[in-house]
Amino acid sequence: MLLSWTSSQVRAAEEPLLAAGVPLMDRAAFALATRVAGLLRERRGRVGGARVVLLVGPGNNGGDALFAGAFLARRGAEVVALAIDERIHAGGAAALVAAGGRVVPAGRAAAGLASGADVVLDGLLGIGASGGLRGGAAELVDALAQRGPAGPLVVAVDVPSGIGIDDGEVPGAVLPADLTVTFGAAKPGLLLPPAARLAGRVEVVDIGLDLAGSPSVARLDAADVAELWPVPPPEAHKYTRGVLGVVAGARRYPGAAVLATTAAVLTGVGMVRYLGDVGDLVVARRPEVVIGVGRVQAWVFGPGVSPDDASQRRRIEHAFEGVRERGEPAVCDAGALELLPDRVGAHVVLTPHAGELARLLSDRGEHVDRATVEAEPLRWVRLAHDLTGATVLLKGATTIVVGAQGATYSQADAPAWLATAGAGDVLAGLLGALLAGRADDIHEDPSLAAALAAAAALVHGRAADRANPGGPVSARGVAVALPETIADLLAGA
Ligand SMILES: NC(=O)C1=CN([C@@H]2O[C@H](COP(=O)(O)OP(=O)(O)OC[C@H]3O[C@@H](n4cnc5c(N)ncnc54)[C@H](O)[C@@H]3O)[C@@H](O)[C@H]2O)[C@@H](O)CC1
Ligand SMILES: Nc1ncnc2c1ncn2[C@@H]1O[C@H](COP(=O)(O)OP(=O)(O)O)[C@@H](O)[C@H]1O
Ligand SMILES: [K+]
Repeated sequence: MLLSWTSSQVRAAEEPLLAAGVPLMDRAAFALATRVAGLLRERRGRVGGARVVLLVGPGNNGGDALFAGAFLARRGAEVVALAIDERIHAGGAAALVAAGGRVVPAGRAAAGLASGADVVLDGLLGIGASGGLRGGAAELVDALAQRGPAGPLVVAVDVPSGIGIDDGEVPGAVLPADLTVTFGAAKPGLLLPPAARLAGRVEVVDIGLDLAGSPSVARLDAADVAELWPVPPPEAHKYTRGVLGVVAGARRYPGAAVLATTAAVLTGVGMVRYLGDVGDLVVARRPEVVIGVGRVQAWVFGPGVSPDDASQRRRIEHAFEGVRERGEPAVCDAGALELLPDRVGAHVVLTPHAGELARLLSDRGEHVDRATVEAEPLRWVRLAHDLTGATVLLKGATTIVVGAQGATYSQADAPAWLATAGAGDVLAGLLGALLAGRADDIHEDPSLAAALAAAAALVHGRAADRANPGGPVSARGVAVALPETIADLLAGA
């Protein structure tokens, strides 16, 4: 699991170490220099003679870049520091000069100098940033961005300068990095869109911080998902494994019912019951599915259901009573989002895309549109959780989940090929099966619903990759790839 910590949490962890004289900056700069030297060797065989440009801001982030530059200069690199501000880290500047590097004010020629380098270290701003880059730093980054893609490698020092460290916002110009070397712990902005895509590969360097309190945003990996998975014990029978009720599809959108039930069956669940008007079609495609009402452990509501569909609407409203009275976990997707009661518990997982989340919030008096949600997704997902009480999973290139007790996840496991009609129906069925399999545990600890939602996003993305690595996928193809994807995860492959 990759955990991230806010800037104030990181600062609090640094404080006692700094007071005790622990050389945190030396550790950070040495690790940074080692990574950069590795990149230079990969790219050009050796460090000696490499042209390294440091973009140096006024704080300790610039200090890290300067000390790393000094290490590289001692290894024979030609290092130039472009100082954006009159204030720069004095010790770092002295170390660089003593190692044979140069410090120059970033003037008109700065962008040209930087774009001719083998590698640029972005040490303009770190966790001390307030708002986006301003003044000379913003102008330099803009000028560099205009020079096109075939430029130097960019390594961000701690974070790409100018991103929202704690919320992943991108308020202004940011130099996209190939690699971010981050110190002590990942920061939330490195995991959250829209900033996350500017960070490139993220490497966390251990500088000995002891982080307290809950992490801000987590990212599950395959081993975490394997641990969460409801693997049937030897004595299992279909009812102990969980029964999932699916209210999906309509004469107008029959495919959603087929996709959601198919995904649920292939994810592995004791039984799938289908409620709706296209049962014949569902059974023709998925003979395992049982038609009609009966006891269930969890629900999927909404794929392919339009809010004006009176019969499906009645079924969902009725099923929501069980969700309220008996605490059955539920996935509330697509058309069912408009039928959500005012307040529910975190055992209900909403799965909107950005447009649906904007509508859900607007219906509750927060007038936002899709673009606003996409610019600050964590903020709006948190608000939707606060307003409804539900666990909220926002679909997109990066999937964000917020649930009970502040549980927050960001998953980026899917190829863009997954952005195809019906993929959301597959996610709903997959997540429903997981909720059914762990319904009792969710009852005990509703924050588990958020972890399972994140796990579903990971499996969904991996199944898309497996369905056709590097190429287009259909939603049905993603569902069909689920059993082998899950088996591989459980085997630790
Ligand atoms: N405290 C330490 O000893 C350590 C700090 N580390 C590094 O230090 C960084 C944090 O250093 P600082 O706290 O000095 O903060 P920064 O280096 O992020 O810089 C903050 C300074 O930049 C200016 N500033 C803030 N927002 C600005 C904006 N939008 N545009 C232009 N200027 C702006 C302010 O004057 C502020 O003094 C970390 O990100 C990390 O790279 C690491 O070396 C680990 C140890
Ligand atoms: N650019 C992208 N990269 C990766 N996955 C994406 C991207 N865009 C969307 N997705 C995923 O594809 C799925 C699309 O779901 P959704 O929008 O509900 O489609 P539908 O309603 O047609 O089923 C979601 O799981 C979403 O996270
Ligand atoms: K930086």
